[in-house]
Amino acid sequence: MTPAARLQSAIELLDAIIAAACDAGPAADTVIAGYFKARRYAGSGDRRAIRELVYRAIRRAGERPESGRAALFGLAGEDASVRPLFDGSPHGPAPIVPGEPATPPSLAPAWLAPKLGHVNVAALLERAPLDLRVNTLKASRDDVLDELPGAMPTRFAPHGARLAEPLPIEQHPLWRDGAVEVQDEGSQLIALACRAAAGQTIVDLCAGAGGKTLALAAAMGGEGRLVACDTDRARLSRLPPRAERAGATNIETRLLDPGREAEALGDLAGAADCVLVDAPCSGTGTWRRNPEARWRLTPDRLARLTALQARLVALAATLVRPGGRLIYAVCSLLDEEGADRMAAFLDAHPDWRAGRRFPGPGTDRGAGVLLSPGADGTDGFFVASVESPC
Ligand SMILES: C[S@@+](CC[C@H](N)C(=O)[O-])C[C@H]1O[C@@H](n2cnc3c(N)ncnc32)[C@H](O)[C@@H]1O
Repeated sequence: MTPAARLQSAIELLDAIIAAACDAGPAADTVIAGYFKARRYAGSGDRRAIRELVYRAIRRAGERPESGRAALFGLAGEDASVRPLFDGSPHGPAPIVPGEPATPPSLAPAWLAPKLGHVNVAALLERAPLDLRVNTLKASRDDVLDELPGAMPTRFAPHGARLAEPLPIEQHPLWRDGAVEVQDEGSQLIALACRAAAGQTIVDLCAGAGGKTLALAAAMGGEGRLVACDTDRARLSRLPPRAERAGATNIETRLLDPGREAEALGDLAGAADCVLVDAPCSGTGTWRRNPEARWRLTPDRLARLTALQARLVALAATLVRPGGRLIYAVCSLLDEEGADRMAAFLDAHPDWRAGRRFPGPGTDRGAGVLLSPGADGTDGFFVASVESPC
């Protein structure tokens, strides 16, 4: 493909990504994968170059661009090599006409920016590293570091390895044998905040496909009861094969009915040593992996998420045994979803108290801790531990 044809492809892809963001459609990575599947003629160099253009245009646009063309014309204002590619050649984009709109550079949507004043937002838009969690049921971190040249121990998480270069890890024997999982260091730290131990009863209320459940199972050494719940059948169904690969035998999955979660959890009322609520959230802490997520969030959606978070944390509290712990986490850096949520919980539950902070990284925020790419080199999270009265 000519450089101009690559630019035209990037414009088309951005149009599709913008439309997906408006209609709650698939993430940018999924849109890009589908686009190339239908265009086998694009070689690996073409794909890399197009992807690079697309992500550069996404990262520099805090507000949703009006079109892919406006997004790339905006990028052309900062990169002199892009502008000449609007050349009207057979597969290239039409020449720029005077007065054509260009998306201005910004880090975050105007309505969200003031809510992120306490965060280094630019760091949220840098490239994310690839972190692995070593599954201690199957291997030690030293074994894994020996087999992955250039991998380094993560700074804070004791079972983490950070890769020097991206790697198709799912083709590696270490992954196929269940010795490693892909998991950001921040997620590993949240699972560690649960202080899971053999013999405990732990509920992972929003388990998804089980990223943190598997870390909890490893910390429990396969002994005790670990109940993984979610309302999303497709996500939860990905957990059993992952658990099998990891050699985790003490996980029970429970599909919940939205709005009727408590009915499926009656037998666990007051029974859990620890309940993890890794709540659905805006994902502002993971913009470096999904920068187009900035275009999806609206004030209405944020309000719906905080209401759901409040409901889930109140439900989780009913499952904790006297003297047990509730760990609340969101991959968001917004106080509405983090510190404010926990403050509201503690107001409504005056006999509960803030629990132990995990040692090491993070910045104290209300009753919890913020992890962030700028300060800690992890994805962004808020995490708090609260303890029920004895
Ligand atoms: C942040 S994700 C969880 C990620 C997962 N813990 C991990 O480590 O990979 C939040 C999850 O909450 C689930 N969820 C949404 N509404 C829920 C509800 N009412 N009850 C339980 N889970 C819910 C979503 O389906 C989603 O999988």
